[in-house]
Amino acid sequence: MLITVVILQLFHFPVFVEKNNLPAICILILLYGYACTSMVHVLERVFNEASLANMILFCGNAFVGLAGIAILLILDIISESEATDNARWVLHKVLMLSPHFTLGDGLLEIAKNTIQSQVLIQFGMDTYRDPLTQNVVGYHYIALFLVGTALFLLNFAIESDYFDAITVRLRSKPRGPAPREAAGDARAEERRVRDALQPLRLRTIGNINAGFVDSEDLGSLKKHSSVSRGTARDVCSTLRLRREYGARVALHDLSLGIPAGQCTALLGENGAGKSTTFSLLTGEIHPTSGQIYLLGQKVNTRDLSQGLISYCPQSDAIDPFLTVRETLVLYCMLRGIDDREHVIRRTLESFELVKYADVRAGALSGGNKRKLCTAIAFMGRTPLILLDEPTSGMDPVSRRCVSAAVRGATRGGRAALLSTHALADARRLAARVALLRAGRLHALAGLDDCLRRFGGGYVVACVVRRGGSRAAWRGVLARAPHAALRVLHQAALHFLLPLRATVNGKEIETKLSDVFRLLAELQMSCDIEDYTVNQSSLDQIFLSFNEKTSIIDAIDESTVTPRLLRRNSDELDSVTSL
Ligand SMILES: Nc1ncnc2c1ncn2[C@@H]1O[C@H](COP(=O)(O)OP(=O)(O)OP(=O)(O)O)[C@@H](O)[C@H]1O
Repeated sequence: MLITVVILQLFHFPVFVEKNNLPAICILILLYGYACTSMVHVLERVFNEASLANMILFCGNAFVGLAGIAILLILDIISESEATDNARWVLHKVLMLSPHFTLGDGLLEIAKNTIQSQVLIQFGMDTYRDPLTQNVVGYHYIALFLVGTALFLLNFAIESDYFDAITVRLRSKPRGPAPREAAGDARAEERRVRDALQPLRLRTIGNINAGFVDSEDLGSLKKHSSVSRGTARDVCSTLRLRREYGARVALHDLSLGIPAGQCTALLGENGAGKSTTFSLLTGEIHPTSGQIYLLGQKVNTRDLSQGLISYCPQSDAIDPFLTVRETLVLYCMLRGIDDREHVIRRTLESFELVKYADVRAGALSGGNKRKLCTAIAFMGRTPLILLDEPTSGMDPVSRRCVSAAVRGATRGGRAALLSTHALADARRLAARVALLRAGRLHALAGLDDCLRRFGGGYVVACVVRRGGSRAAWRGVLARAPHAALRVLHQAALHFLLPLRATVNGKEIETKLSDVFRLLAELQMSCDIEDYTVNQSSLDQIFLSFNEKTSIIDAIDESTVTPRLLRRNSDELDSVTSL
């Protein structure tokens, strides 16, 4: 609006700055903004996609507005009978449902009124009607206000899930059977989640607002969490949760349970759908289809924000103008924590933030901001803690604080969902690892299982006499065709021997003794000077999992490029043995 006023003044559109026209136009634009905002929010709720909603609003409305004005002008010109006049009147009122049309038509009315008066004043007639006090754009104001209010109420009703059934049907598209990739873990987890969906009697964990201090009696909670890991009840679960952004599917029918007393790690490359999962679980965005269950009850997006979930988002959600202590006080107030002093002191100590207590959050280093954000998620005793890459940018000491907090929370029976690229964190904390790829759950298993199934095996690093590495690799392939090349340099050969592999349709298992036998044979026939054998780590699994094709398939001696070698060498640098 301000911009419009400045433009009108700058370019001095005489018609619009005449007398009371400017304030009248400002009111018109204000009401237009109100109607458009309400409309775009409704479209966003219905189509579940902000950019599509904006496109429909602006393109659709602009088309209706321009076409409407053009049709009315034509009807004006050809107007001969009363019937045409009536049709024009009705059409005019119907078109007023479009804010763009109403704005354009209102501006035309104001311009017409002013130009007419400027012409007639030459003949001594003052026909100027004040648009603020006389009915020049009165109908336009009313139309914009009514459309805006109706859409605002509709938006409110959709937000309150009064139209849940209808909007879910509008959003969902017919889909074929579950993809082949969904077999195995994903299907098994879906079955487990369905079976486990009997309401938990536990509604809250003690007093969820009491903070995480030790004084709280966690007896009842521990009873729930003391069940063995495999059978722990899910605090939260998703059933075929799906989120689409236009044609792009960010999350494909995710069925995942987050059991009490455990940390579940969500791993995946960039864009795999981790943050989307968090946004869905916190009610920040609506699912395209699928359900979320919290403590055994089916919940909607509104229920998700009722205080049962703590969330550390990927980007720091803190007010830069508040000090660390003030930030914690604010969150204590929001959570309704009574014993504030005690909880804040414990939080500052646990996350080693005592010396920054009176520093403005905006002046903290990146890692300390992250710590503050994570600390907030551990205040209160919510049954579910969601941590989206909490340790990114943290030093090892700070990572330890976060690990301790997660362990403390899960020991107390709370459930944690942790998304991380720091695989060491996942290895330290997670009982189960969910591997996401391109929005699909590809694997869900304990660490040992992942080791066994995804690239788990033995990493062999050989020092070869200069120039002998290719011959050594040929020797490895002749004896172990299932070996996967990692590094091939003049004097270095690194390869992975998977624990299990299928060679010529035969399932083979590699034992440590087989590895040493192979290396002994290689030492006899090739120029291997020295070697080390490590069991592959979670990092290795992650890399193997993300590889589109096995390197062994893609590589032949002549196609080994320096880039590929460098890449594999870098990958190996991150491998730490278990
Ligand atoms: N608002 C949006 N509009 C369109 N596409 C989106 C939007 N938000 C996410 N996406 C898409 O959804 C997919 C999953 O994104 P998401 O942010 O969940 O990935 P991620 O696993 O959290 O990645 P990272 O590790 O980089 O944080 C990506 O392909 C992304 O481009």
